[in-house]
Amino acid sequence: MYIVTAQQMRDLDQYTIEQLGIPAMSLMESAGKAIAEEVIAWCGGQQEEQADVPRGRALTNEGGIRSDERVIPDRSRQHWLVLVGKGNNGGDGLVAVRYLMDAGIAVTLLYAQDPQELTGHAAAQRDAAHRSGIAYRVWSEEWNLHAETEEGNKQESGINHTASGSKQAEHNQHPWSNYTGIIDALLGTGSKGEPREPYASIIRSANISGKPIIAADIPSGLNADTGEVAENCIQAQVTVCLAFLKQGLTQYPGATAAGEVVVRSIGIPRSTAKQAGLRAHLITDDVLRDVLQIDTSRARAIDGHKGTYGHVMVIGGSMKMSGAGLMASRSALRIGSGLVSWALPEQLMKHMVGHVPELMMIPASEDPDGQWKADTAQTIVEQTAKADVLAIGPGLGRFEDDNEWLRTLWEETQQPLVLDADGLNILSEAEGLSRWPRRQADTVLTPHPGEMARLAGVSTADIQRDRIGIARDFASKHGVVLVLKGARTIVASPQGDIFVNTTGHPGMATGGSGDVLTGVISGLMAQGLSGLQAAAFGVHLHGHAGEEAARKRTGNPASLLAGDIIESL
Ligand SMILES: NC(=O)C1=CN([C@@H]2O[C@H](COP(=O)(O)OP(=O)(O)OC[C@H]3O[C@@H](n4cnc5c(N)ncnc54)[C@H](OP(=O)(O)O)[C@@H]3O)[C@@H](O)[C@H]2O)[C@H](O)CC1
Ligand SMILES: [K+]
Repeated sequence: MYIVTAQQMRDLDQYTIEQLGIPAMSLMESAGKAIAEEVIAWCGGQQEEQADVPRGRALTNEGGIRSDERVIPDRSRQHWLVLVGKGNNGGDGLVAVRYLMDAGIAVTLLYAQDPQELTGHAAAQRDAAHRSGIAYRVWSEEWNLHAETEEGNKQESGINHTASGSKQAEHNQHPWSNYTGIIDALLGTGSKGEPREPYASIIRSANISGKPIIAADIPSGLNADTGEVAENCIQAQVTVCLAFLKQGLTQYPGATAAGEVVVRSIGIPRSTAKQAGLRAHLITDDVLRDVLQIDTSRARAIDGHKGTYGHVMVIGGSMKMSGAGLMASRSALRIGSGLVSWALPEQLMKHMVGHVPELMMIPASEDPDGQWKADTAQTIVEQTAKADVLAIGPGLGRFEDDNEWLRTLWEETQQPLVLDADGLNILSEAEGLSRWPRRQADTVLTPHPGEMARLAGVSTADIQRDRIGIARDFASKHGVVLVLKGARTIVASPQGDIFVNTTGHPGMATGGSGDVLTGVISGLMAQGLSGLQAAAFGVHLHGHAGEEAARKRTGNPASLLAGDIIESL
């Protein structure tokens, strides 16, 4: 599934209108119809849930005649308020009301501004809606709902709200209380910055009203590119995203504001995205197979042997963080590497013997405290000759002259490399990406937001503000595959590709999850996948394994341990 920025969406829109000759009005018609259909489906689903009626009765089928009239019991009780902005997002809402009315659902328009201020296609849709007899109101102070805060109470004019009962009564009599649900067609991809007044007040009141909200294209107040949310941003139950998935809906906190996201075609051919050279995708089975050309079945050759499936060498682990190296190594085995070696401090090795019998261990540092030493670099380089992929960093720790140690491995090994944890911290401190020569083999960096902040020389908040943009720029600039971890992990390639992962579970926010991912990605690379393929497939499988492991911890998914993820790979 393609992911687009607001500008890319505008370009595709323009291409469709100007080059393909599909009129803008018909795109808007399709958009509004799709929104109405999702509202109708949502109403149906809600009522079925309440009545405990099985789902799936979307189409009536009477006497062999099929119709898209939905079966919504008690449709007459539905009354939706449609919030209309002055741009084309408002135009979509104005189309939707006609279809809702036709489906027997009562609708009222609430314009943010004087409807005469609408122009172009939105103005034409306004006229059609008004001529169809749809009731409308224009925003005024009487619609303002204030949060139940001191500030809110102060702002409320002439009413004493000291008792919570009177506040509740006021809410019940308020104009918002007449409606069963709200369609947010205030602002779409054309909005810039924080919503201005009266948009901000409308958004705040819609949220406070407690009514279910279905957003047209994006929730108003969301940055369509970054996923940042304005102080006043619609909190939707469902977002009906039009034509292509907007980037900001894939990243938090935008993903929370959007609720369930439904991407609906509006007549812009999917092929236009490919022709336009768009390179951002949500990771789905189709994308893994068709875009990344991965055999997701992971079928083994009948005549394969351990040499067929590659050899990973994990370089890491220290006395204080022994488990990290062990988990990365075990994950590399579990994901199917033919062989896995673990280079670790000699003192640590005697404690690790027998933990994973399938693992080969290479004593690397003779430090009595079980730490790494810089003078091991050359020996490690020689040892790596037999490995197909290197994974450096899990549990490594920091040590004297570690910059020089990593630089030797970085420059003198020719294999693909996965760099994680303290491997990344050393790289940041040494400014290795700008000072050291670029590696020829695939190099995958797997930072969490804090490590990414150090690599990019900015704050963690800066990273989280625009994860996709930062990942894309960084991977292109430094010629690496970047895996920016966190909910909705991003994989970015040196060529500017973006892949966003949706699998995973909050329970995976636990020590060792990252080490497992390092093992998974390096293990997939050992089996012949490129750095980009392994990173995208790896984050997908890792997330699935986390979901599976959480399901098994039925009593308490928060009890999930990284080791459980390995067992579910
Ligand atoms: N191909 C498609 O996907 C189609 C999408 N459609 C829908 O159109 C919108 C995009 O429409 P557009 O008119 O470009 O923009 P908006 O409706 O989002 O809003 C633009 C108006 O809002 C004003 N504005 C901008 N920022 C703010 C703000 N922070 N606060 C208040 N108002 C704001 C702006 O006015 P200015 O005076 O500031 O210029 C604009 O008037 C897309 O999201 C889809 O829903 C089409 O219907 C079909 C094709
Ligand atoms: K909207």
